[in-house]
Amino acid sequence: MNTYTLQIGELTRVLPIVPISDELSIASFVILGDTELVDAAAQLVADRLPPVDVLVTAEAKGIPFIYELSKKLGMARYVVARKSIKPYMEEPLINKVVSITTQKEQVLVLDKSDTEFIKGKRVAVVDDVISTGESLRVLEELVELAGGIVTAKAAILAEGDAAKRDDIIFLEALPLFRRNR
Ligand SMILES: O=P(O)(O)OC[C@H]1O[C@H](OP(=O)(O)OP(=O)(O)O)[C@H](O)[C@@H]1O
Ligand SMILES: Nc1ncnc2[nH]cnc12
Repeated sequence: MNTYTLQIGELTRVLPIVPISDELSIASFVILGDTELVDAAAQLVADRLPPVDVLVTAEAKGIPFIYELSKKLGMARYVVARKSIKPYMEEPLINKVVSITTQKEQVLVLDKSDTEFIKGKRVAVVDDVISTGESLRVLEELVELAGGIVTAKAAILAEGDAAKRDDIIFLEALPLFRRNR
């Protein structure tokens, strides 16, 4: 299997390169379960973030990262936009997104208690990877709809053209791989 070797701080990870379409492969970066990497990356991102009041991410792979980041920053609470509307949600705030890996429309949803928590606050929108930037854009829109002020955008990795962006904080660039057919 083709692999891509990634270095984050002192840690090295060998990522499998997997096809996601006829034209494109990605180096699969799945932080779920990798406590050591999440811990190290959260500290490095925490060191670079400007002062904010609230952290917001999207489920699923953003969750371990935001949890650890909130602990590093001494924040007692964080906000997760869900990818489906749950029956226990009150007045859900909904936006739609297509990410590079999912390739079909998904919803991102904030519960009322989260929108109330965000209102009027400085928000950092965070994720594990920013690729097309669609997930980030839709999260930003949700935060703004909730009355929050997006003050920072941060991820562990910026993939493909996202690494050229100067409006996001990230630790490392991750290439995309064109498939030879
Ligand atoms: O910049 P984009 O092209 O939007 O891609 C980045 C998004 O894709 C991944 O999530 P994914 O859709 O794989 O969902 P998951 O975290 O639920 O696995 C990743 O966690 C980001 O949220
Ligand atoms: N390289 C990658 N690995 C896993 N999920 C991703 N989402 C966007 N890019 C990704």
